[in-house]
Amino acid sequence: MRTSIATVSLSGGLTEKLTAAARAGFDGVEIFENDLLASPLGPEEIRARCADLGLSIDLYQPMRDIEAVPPEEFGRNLRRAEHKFRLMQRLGADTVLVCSSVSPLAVDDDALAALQLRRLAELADGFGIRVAYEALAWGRHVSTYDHAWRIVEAADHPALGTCLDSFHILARGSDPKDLEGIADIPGEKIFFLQLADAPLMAMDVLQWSRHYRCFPGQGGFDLAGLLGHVIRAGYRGPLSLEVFNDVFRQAEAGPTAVDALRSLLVLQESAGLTEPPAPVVPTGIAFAELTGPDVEPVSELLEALGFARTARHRSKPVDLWQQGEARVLLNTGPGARRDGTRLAAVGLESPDPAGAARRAESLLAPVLPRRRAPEDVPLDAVAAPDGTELFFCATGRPGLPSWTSDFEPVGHPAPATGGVRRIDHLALTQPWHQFDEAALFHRSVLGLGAQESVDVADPYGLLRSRAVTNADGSVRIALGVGPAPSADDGGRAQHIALATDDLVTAARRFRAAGGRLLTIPANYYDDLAARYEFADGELETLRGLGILYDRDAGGAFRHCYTETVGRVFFELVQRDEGYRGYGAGNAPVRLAAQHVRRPGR
Ligand SMILES: O=C(O)c1ccc(O)c(O)c1
Ligand SMILES: [Mg+2]
Repeated sequence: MRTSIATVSLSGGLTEKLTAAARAGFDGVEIFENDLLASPLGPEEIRARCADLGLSIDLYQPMRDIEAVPPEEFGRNLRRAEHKFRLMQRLGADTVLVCSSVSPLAVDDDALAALQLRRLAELADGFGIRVAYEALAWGRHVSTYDHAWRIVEAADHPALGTCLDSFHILARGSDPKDLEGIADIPGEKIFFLQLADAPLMAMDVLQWSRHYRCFPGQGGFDLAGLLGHVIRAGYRGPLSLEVFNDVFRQAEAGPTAVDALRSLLVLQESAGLTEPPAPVVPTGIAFAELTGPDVEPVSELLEALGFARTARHRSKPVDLWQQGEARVLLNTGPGARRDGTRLAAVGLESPDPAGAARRAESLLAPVLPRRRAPEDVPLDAVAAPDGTELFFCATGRPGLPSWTSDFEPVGHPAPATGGVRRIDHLALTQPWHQFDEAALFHRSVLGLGAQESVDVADPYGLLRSRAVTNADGSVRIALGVGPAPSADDGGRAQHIALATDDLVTAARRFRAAGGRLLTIPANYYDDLAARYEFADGELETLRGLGILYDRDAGGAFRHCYTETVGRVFFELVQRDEGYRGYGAGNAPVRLAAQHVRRPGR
């Protein structure tokens, strides 16, 4: 179906918004009146700009407080409308949105509302314009889609139809049965469909709508179900995003527009309207790649953790460090940025690397060159929204090129383990404005399942964290986002969590090898003693090593942290089979301890 986006959903001036929408690949836009009023471009210039960009102007909006008012007031409203219709003619827009009145002058009289909307439609018709009447969830007398439709039906004018807005419909929490009536509206009378999701929150609906709308798939509404009803009604107009969101208002318009279009592609797939290449769910983490100009401190850390440098890339300054199935690449090549060691790439073990890349490309993920150098094994790779490179790869599997073929052994065998077995999870800090986008990307592009988002208190702000995982937990990625950047943090750290079967032994070995574990305050252990019963001496052992402890219905979780080098640190974890979490309850203590380690805290 055609795709469209309201200019209010993107940051910047009108020109920037239009450019971003067109570049992302939208077919059209809804022009918000405020964006037009503030634009230095006249209506004809905006029209020409849209035409140049290949965008249709699908809707002009909003017109407010029109209907069910006393005659003198309605006379003034018609005069105002006529002005706007002339403007729309210059703009080349043929549909106007009228939202249900919130005016104290409006009366509860459907017959009057219908009569006045009919008069408005007659006037619009003379200009070749159609009027789409939308129920705002907080409308004074009309607040539901079916009420708005009854008035449109009663008004009975070909230039009057309804606009359905998923937010207003779903925010009222109505019984899914009530939505079935949508399919009974004649499709040609649904003039427009606006789509927005929102996180499920108990709050005033107007505030919720104006600040927290998000793109489909990023919130808690069943938009695929709603879209199904609208399609059954026979609607064939554009799918248009109308998202009022405090974060998107500030974020760069270009990436937001791509994120927005991806959400519509995923929605159409969920509603059974399209069949993009199926997701290829990764089956493990093949490697994590760290880059930095000086990887000496990380090398020391890895060595203390029991890793050995087993191989070196044939043509590039990249070392492979290994222990059990855990593999870490250290790259000092030209990609290394001066701001210190960071996690730049992740190798995802994929049953069908080429299929995974096709899926990613169909959902607008930037595809990276298959070979980084001519002599390299070809590898399918895409960039995640935060720029992390994701390699879809095979590790020594028959019939598929193995990324390990690019590496030559350096003579140190991988240690016979007893310590680290594999990578338990990766914690990837997202840019502050890309949290919802990142979750949708990892779910839709990689086919991972998203867990609930949790809030974690940091001494200097609140962090949100949301894990995406495959079914058996062999791929776990904790997506996190902190407060807006401040001068002191330079982007929060990312970390690699390493799974061990015996954390106490692993932690002791790390210390004996000269590694330093993060110090956890005594108060934490006093609290643990109050919350859980431990075997004799265990709590003292945890306290002595700085090991944190958590438990859920599935079992226990023990974990401890190394110091941070550059923007990266390691976590050692011992996870009972059934434990699903990441120790989020302990994160405030860990974050505070990490701040203490910085000078001056
Ligand atoms: O919040 C509003 O006022 C508003 C305006 C126009 C819309 O289409 C809408 O859904 C909400
Ligand atoms: Mg709307």
